Amino acid sequence: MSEPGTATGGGAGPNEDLAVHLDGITKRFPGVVANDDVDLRVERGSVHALLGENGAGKTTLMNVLYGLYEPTEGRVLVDGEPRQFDRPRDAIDAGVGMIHQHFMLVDTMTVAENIALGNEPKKWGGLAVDRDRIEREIADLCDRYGFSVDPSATVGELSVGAQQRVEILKALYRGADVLILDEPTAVLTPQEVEDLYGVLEELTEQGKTIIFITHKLGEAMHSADAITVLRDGKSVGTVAPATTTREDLAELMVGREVLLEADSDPVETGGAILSASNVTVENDRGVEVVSGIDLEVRAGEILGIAGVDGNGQSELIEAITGLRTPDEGTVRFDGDDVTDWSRRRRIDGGMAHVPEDRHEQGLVMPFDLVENAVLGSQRSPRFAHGGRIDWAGVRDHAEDVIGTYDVRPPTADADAESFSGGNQQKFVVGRELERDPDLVVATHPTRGVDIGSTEFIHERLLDLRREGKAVLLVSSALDEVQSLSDRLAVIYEGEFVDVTDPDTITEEELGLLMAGERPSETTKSEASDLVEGGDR
Ligand SMILES: Nc1ncnc2c1ncn2[C@@H]1O[C@H](COP(=O)(O)OP(=O)(O)OP(=O)(O)O)[C@@H](O)[C@H]1O
Repeated sequence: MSEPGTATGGGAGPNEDLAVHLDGITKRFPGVVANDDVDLRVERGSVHALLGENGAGKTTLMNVLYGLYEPTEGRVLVDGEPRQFDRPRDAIDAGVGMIHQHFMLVDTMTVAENIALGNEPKKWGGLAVDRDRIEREIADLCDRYGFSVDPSATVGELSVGAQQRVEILKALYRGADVLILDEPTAVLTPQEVEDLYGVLEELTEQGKTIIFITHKLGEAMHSADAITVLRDGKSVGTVAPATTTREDLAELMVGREVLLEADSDPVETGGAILSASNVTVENDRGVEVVSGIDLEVRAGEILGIAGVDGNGQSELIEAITGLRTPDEGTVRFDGDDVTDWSRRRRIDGGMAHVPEDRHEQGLVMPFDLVENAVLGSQRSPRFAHGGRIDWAGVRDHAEDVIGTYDVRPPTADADAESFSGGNQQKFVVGRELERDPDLVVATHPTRGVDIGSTEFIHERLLDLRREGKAVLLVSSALDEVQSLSDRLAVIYEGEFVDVTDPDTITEEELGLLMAGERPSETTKSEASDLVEGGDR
């Protein structure tokens, strides 16, 4: 690998051009060195990406800068001045704002109310003049940075991308000059990602400094002026995108060469393992969100579902995995009509499910990984003997998953909540894929997972397919569904607008289908052959 160019200056003394300088930061937790003598220099008016594998220490380092953690050693300098931040309020007062991955907005309140929340001394509604002033100030901010956000709109009715802009506005309203964004694209659609890049450009043009956490190489290469790579808590280099390649960056991040494309060889398919016909689901408010979907997944194939979040894929998967009963239609699994079967019965029957939300459906956060390893299998003969759980067996299983899926730190005794997001995800994926299932239903299996582990999870999914298992894969990561799937269904407003061959469709065409564009008649007739699982 060629030696990457250095993007930001070296030198030991204070540097006025640096908006942020983290100088020799070490942060220790009991038994873990999360940051080990990290030096980070961020130039004013730049976009600086912090890239690293799961558990590399990115979030911890930013939490130090934002006053959530006190460093064990080292100094935080903002605008060349050493600072001590005992709480986020101190960081905000010094002009540092943070936009978390899980937005901290109240859905039922307006944009202006959310922005004012916690920042205005008067109770909202107490003084009409405050409301006017605040809305005016927010509108001014929107004008200045070219944001199209209506201050009087209710937050819950906004798209995810717009909600993220509200979070950015909130930080700007509080006077942030440095904005830290934690994996800002994880929840965005491809179009929203493009919009975000535009926002970042506008902000830096106006002198703001951006630090964003990511483990996506493409994203760092595309939008950052400088990229600092963390590995095992240490900074292993700062590079400029122009002087490096994706491959070099991947190697710097992971410490070994990484395959950037999953290779899916043709596999002979067998009979249908899962079939759904005319599945129709109404959501909790009685609105039809899945409208008569038919699908079939055969042994030895991966059927991908691509779509912008919120187009019915979550409810479809819930109907398939037993988290909800469809209002119409049938689901058949391994020859049985399972439409009315409980989730547990489906799991016992050989269905594995990597859920969309690891917090809500995948893990019990205050439980350790041994307890989490048995979730869903408490009554299976593998772990339950004579009505009692074989805890020694469960522990072995937890340790196997931890080892195989490289969960870090490799301990089964820590509570799920003490692991980084990506490591939690690896554990859930490992637990589900190692159930020896006939069918894997995997929703965003690599969300929040770094490149090395993503490669491993992709390989495991392809192994399962080679072993003749069926895989239903839902993902908003287009490269993932495209490279892994044998057939690709595009969902829009509760219907499949197309079922296509992922090898022949371009990413642009896929983007258009996901936005609701219907395929041309010829493509459609070719596609209908594929709905029934025709050979490729
Ligand atoms: N509050 C905590 N208590 C104990 N250990 C922690 C705590 N917070 C983080 N760690 C540990 O510190 C290390 C770094 O975690 P951190 O969340 O900073 O990683 P990350 O690079 O942001 O990972 P990811 O991409 O998965 O979010 C991990 O080993 C994690 O388990």
